[in-house]
Amino acid sequence: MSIMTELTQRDRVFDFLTPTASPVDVRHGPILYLEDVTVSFDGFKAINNLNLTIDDGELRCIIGPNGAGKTTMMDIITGKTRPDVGSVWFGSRHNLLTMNEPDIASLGIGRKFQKPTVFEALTVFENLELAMAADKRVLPTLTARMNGETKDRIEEVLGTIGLTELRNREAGILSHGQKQWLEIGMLLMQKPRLLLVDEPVAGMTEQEMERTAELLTSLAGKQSVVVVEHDMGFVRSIARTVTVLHQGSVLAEGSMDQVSNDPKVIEVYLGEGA
Ligand SMILES: Nc1ncnc2c1ncn2[C@@H]1O[C@H](COP(=O)(O)OP(=O)(O)OP(=O)(O)O)[C@@H](O)[C@H]1O
Repeated sequence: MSIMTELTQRDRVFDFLTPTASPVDVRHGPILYLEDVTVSFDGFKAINNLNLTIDDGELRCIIGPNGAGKTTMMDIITGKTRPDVGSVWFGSRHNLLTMNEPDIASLGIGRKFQKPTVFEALTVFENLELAMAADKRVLPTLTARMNGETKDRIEEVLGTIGLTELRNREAGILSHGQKQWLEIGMLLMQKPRLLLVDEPVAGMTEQEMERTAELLTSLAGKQSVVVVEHDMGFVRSIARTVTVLHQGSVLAEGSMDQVSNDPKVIEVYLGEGA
């Protein structure tokens, strides 16, 4: 085999770049599995015997009043917070409670925080390029072929997030909504299996909210998406299955109509004046 042929067989030549973790196995069950998870802060149970499963490719909305444990739940999945007891599995192979934050991220769990953190002085394109370079599994500039792959991926993501026309503009001039989409795009560059998205539409205009709904629903299927959101109109527009958290546990789960007609849910929301 010629050196050139070998060089273009990335998997063979760059074995050291191949993720060390085995692939996520969802053949026999969900992509994310939390069982009997509890975490206390100074004796207060922020998460209390939580059970939650997310299927591969699912779009799940998580709602719940302030302090219900939504952020803490995301922190547990990403390895930022360790539960006192319980199990957290990614597919059937990866016990997330034995892994640190970077390893969990490199398994393909991406998290979008509420505030956008794009690099304002760089262009939209450069932000996406940087997100690719940040992926330790890919060493950029190795071959022209890899650069081509990166470019193709950036083009694809630009299309997905609707920013193709703004590719050469500095991220700093983007609207709030466009920055949020760019940051979602930066996560997509690394082809995540599961995206955790925290309050994506806070501060957005109606039109931006509609486009965000289209974006998130278009992502589902290709990856699993978990959206934590307070805006009920938005949740209704994207919801398939909705999980209601309350006092660190699942209070109700089902379609938006099912949960919003559930007397327990009505009581919790009316109880806080919502
Ligand atoms: N590090 C911590 N130390 C002490 N208490 C904490 C800590 N993190 C969270 N809590 C408490 O745990 C509870 C759950 O908080 P969490 O932020 O997960 O709720 P949430 O559902 O995300 O709320 P919100 O909708 O307001 O963001 C709250 O009562 C909070 O004060």
